[in-house]
Amino acid sequence: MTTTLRLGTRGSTMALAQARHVARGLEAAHPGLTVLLVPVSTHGDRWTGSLATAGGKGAFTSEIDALLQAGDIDLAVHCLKDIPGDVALPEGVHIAAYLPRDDVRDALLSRDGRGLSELSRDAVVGTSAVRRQAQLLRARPDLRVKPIRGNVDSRIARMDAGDVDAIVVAACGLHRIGQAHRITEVLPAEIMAPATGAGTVVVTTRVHGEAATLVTALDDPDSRDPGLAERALLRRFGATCNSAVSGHATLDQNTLTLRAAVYAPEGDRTLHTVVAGDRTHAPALGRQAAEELLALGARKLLDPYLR
Ligand SMILES: NCc1[nH]cc(CCC(=O)O)c1CC(=O)O
Repeated sequence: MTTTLRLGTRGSTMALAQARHVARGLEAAHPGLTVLLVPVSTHGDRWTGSLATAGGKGAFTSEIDALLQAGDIDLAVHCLKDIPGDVALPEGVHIAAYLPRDDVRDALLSRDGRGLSELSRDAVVGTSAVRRQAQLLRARPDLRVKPIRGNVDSRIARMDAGDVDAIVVAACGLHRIGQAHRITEVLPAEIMAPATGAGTVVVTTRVHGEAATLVTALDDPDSRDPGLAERALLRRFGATCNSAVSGHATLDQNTLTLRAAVYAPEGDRTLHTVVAGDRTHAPALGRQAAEELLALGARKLLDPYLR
């Protein structure tokens, strides 16, 4: 085989690490294949304002998937977590592979090495994710949460510079960029339930064509089925980047269990549900969990105008 595929990637340390990992995996699976990394700068990367005004979470992924649709690149690598539940992939583009799932948990990094329960009263924790804010305040109502944006490297730099006392970021993201040694405490999912799609890297391609076929070599059904359940949950809510929703599906042989919750931003109200069923019904289980949360009043917590 003497095929060359163009992989479009953002320039952040994490995006590049994920892109290289996928390129190496594909080249190992298909001898003779060359994967070229094509740097792409997105509107979301250049925007320094709030994520909500930049077009939400999808600002990073949808521009790259548009290049895929136009034929400018052949594949793209995303964090499943960054693909919003309310925006479908562009026509003719699909997720061709779900990579084996990494650690789904969030990690606390603190300046003085204290864990969540030991942080001093009124300590300032940097995060822009309402899901993280709500759960931090639920565990420690005395803490103050300060919005912090930018890639993970720059958030660590801002903590080191004293802007905040601690930050909460994805544990797997720190591993991918070689910063796992900075972790003070990996937060248990019972304290900080993960985002839908956390820890899962996916590869998008055009639906038809050589790239779609070659990329299936990287697909892991044990990652795909939980991913499908979690995405269906988020999509039913029409959730946006600023939604305080967690969803985490696990497999025990063919049984898929999905734990999901919706939080009030101040951490003073939480709605939970757990659903389980056969893994072949993953999307239906995601929708069922969403329906149960909506029946409990989730819409009121999710919509700032109803709260
Ligand atoms: N929104 C940025 C983002 N998107 C995915 C991850 C982590 C990696 C993953 O879960 O696959 C991160 C960083 C973070 O949340 O700390």
